[in-house]
Amino acid sequence: MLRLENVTKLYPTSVRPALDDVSMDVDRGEFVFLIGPSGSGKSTLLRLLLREEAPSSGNVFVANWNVARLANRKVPKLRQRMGCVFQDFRLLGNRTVAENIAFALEVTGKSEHTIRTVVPEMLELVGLDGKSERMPAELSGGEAQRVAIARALANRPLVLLADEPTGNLDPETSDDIMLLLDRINRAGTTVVMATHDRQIVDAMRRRVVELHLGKLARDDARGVYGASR
Ligand SMILES: Nc1ncnc2c1ncn2[C@@H]1O[C@H](COP(=O)(O)OP(=O)(O)OP(=O)(O)O)[C@@H](O)[C@H]1O
Repeated sequence: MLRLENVTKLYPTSVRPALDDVSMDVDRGEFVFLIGPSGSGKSTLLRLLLREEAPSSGNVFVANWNVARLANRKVPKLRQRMGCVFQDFRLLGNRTVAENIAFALEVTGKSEHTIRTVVPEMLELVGLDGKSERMPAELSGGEAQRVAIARALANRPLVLLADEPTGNLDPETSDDIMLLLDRINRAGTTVVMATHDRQIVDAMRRRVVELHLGKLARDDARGVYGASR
């Protein structure tokens, strides 16, 4: 589903590569934690998958797309099939919860009928039915992240990329979000999640890919945050 082949990324302004000869595969349906110290290349890896950046060398594949070689006009199609959530939620502040989710469907050209059907389905999935008319400013952090997850899933993505999705949440709320991501994964969506949260990684016991100074330092099938024992 996702494949990096000997990927190196050197930003024009930096002296060492943000990613250095990284190869990895992610199968359909996997849940992968991407860990490593600040600056180790986690966000860069996610940005390469989205074609927000191009690798300096190596290949990036998402499903059947050769991402690095993809024509610019095809990039929106790729991104439509990738769901993204971030630490800071990135909701549209002047739209309601329902409108935030609907927006993701509008930009991919879905019909009014589909939007009317899918928005309530997504709200129910993330446990926010009843809050559809709230504005983002009226939501707790956990609720805002649920809306972001609902929006990310609305177009049935091939993979959900999550960059520190619990970074702004207290431990209890983080656990709730992880239960939700776990449920979404068990229902079939591939999840790749960059995180610094040791407790979460240790509790979930899923695949752990660790980066260090841009190099792949560890890839454990059912890993913990610290070095494997
Ligand atoms: N746009 C950019 N231009 C130049 N250098 C960059 C750029 N983005 C990231 N870098 C550098 O690339 C390296 C990897 O950064 P990246 O953001 O991928 O790390 P990260 O593991 O996601 O860190 P964090 O956990 O702090 O988010 C760092 O040395 C960073 O300074």
